[in-house]
Amino acid sequence: METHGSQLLGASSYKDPITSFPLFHKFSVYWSLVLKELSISFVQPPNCILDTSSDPSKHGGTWLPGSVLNIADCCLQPSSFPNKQDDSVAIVWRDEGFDDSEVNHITLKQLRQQVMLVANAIDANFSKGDAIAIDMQMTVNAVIIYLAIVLAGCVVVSIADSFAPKEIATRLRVSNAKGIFTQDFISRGGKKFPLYSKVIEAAACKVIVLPVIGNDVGVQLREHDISWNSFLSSGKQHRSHHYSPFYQSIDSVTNILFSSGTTGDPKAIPWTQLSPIRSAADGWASIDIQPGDVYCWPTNLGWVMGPTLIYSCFLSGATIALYHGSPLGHGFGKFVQDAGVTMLGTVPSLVKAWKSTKCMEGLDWTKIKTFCSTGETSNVDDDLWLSSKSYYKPIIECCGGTELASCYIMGSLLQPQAFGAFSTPSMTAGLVILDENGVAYPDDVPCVGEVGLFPVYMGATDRLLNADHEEVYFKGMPLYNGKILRRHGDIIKRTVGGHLVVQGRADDTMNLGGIKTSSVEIERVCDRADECISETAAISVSPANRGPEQLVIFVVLKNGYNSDAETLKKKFSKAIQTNLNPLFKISIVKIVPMFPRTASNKILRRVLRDQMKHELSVHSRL
Ligand SMILES: Nc1ncnc2c1ncn2[C@@H]1O[C@H](COP(=O)(O)OP(=O)(O)OP(=O)(O)O)[C@@H](O)[C@H]1O
Repeated sequence: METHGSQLLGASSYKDPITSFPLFHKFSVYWSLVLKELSISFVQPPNCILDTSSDPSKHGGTWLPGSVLNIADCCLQPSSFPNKQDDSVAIVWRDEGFDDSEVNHITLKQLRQQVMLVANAIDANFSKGDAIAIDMQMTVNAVIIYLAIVLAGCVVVSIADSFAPKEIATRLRVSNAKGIFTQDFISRGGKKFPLYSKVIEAAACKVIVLPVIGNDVGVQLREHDISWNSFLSSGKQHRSHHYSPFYQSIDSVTNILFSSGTTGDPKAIPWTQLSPIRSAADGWASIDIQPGDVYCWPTNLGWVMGPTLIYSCFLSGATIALYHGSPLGHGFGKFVQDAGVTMLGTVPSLVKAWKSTKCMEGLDWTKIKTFCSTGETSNVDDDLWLSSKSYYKPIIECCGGTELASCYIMGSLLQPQAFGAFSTPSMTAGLVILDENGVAYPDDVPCVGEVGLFPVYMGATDRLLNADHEEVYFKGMPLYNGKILRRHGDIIKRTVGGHLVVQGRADDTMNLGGIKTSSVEIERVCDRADECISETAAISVSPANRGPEQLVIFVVLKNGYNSDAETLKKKFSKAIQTNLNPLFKISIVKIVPMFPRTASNKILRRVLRDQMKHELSVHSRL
């Protein structure tokens, strides 16, 4: 805004980046500026930024039509703006258990050479366009393999390393993967867990196996599987170490990701070359990722944050920080300190664990300029603790979707922030909050309802591999300004001050005594009702013999604390009555050791609901 604001918005309208933020948000030539801010180079430039007329079946429009590039190549080439040179540090990392050793690093040039070597080996073993899976920890080698697959014109199939064989098999089948990269073992929290043996239960295709530690694979391989070293040798046989990137049109698929499946079956989501540009642009605009930053976000390539982290760093010129191990202990925190992390991303369950185990005590995290949080609604007390670790630096809350390749709502460093809340739709994203009849509330009133996204959305999917895209995201949605809105399924609240708060999924909404409410709203109040509570999950069930929905609260107690359901029921009732609504009556409180969660750690309220329905129906038959 400082560079272009007065020219683009007019000298009389533009004031400064903070005052003019809302005006700039409405402004429409954003993308042509961002393409210059990120290190994106086309071998064939786009005919225009957005074409909304040639293909009316695409509600989201056709973006950057006619352009040709290789997005991995954009990550790997040096550039003067943003400033990333061959000797810039691309990745810093440390293996768990080596907490007192120097942090390792690799420069951009070394990274490019490694990626080219692997791309040559991919050419020797696969064909252009093949889908190739990665099921391993997010290590330096995983990042190299990811970029090499994309550089070589193949498609990455991202599978999180925590999945069971059945889940791996489904993902390989849906994507028709021709091979899979994995590790012999996973090392986490000082323990070794088998990974290759899980993968071969699921995969008939060729498996390329990396050793978790050292040079040699620690398991016996099947005949058609190969070790990482043998695989690399097939790349070394290539005459030169150089590799010519495979340039493709902007809408070519480079990655197949899967949503976490909190509300239904995981969806197989294709990422084109637009998706990385979108996700990197959000990080650049809202988190202010720049050359010189060291960005750490413990995650996996199987979650949208994995590829997002890669592209956010390499397209903005920042350094990725990777810890090869568990993010739950002191070792991770020491890495954050020693690597000089300037941006630390988290999910709420991680912060809760760090705070309750006190494992980060004694560390210096003060190089951190910005924290980020995503995945689930964060807890304001935990956020306060996190922020205090670096002189109360802001926490940028990010909420999006794998299929949007972005966050549709975010925090911004140019606006006042509040814990657990969002201050703006992300740049160029537009939304309305719908009332029960699907009518949009005006933009400036406090309200709660399901969000409807403006359909023209740079980087959002226009297809799914295992479901009908039109049906999932558009069917049954209302029109707004003559265009059908895009479904996202979240319930959001606009507060009096204009901040946005996510109140969970529309599927988790309950009707208590005729009043619609969300699980998250009730959990916020119950979480604070007593010291012994670690977390709560609220659901409602309709009794088998009909009648009003019954409110059930599941509780996980903090380690070392004791309580009973009756006492907690009284405390919750009082807290709900004073803070929320005296008409909400709790039917059942259940103390459980832990909650069912998706592999990415989101609470599966639908599973709790099914369990409770089952229990109640057994009771009613008795
Ligand atoms: N910061 C956040 N605060 C609150 N909720 C969040 C936040 N970040 C993500 N979420 C939730 O996660 C959802 C996106 O997750 P993801 O793309 O994995 O899909 P999913 O909803 O888990 O899976 P499925 O669509 O298969 O049910 C968001 O729509 C929102 O409900």
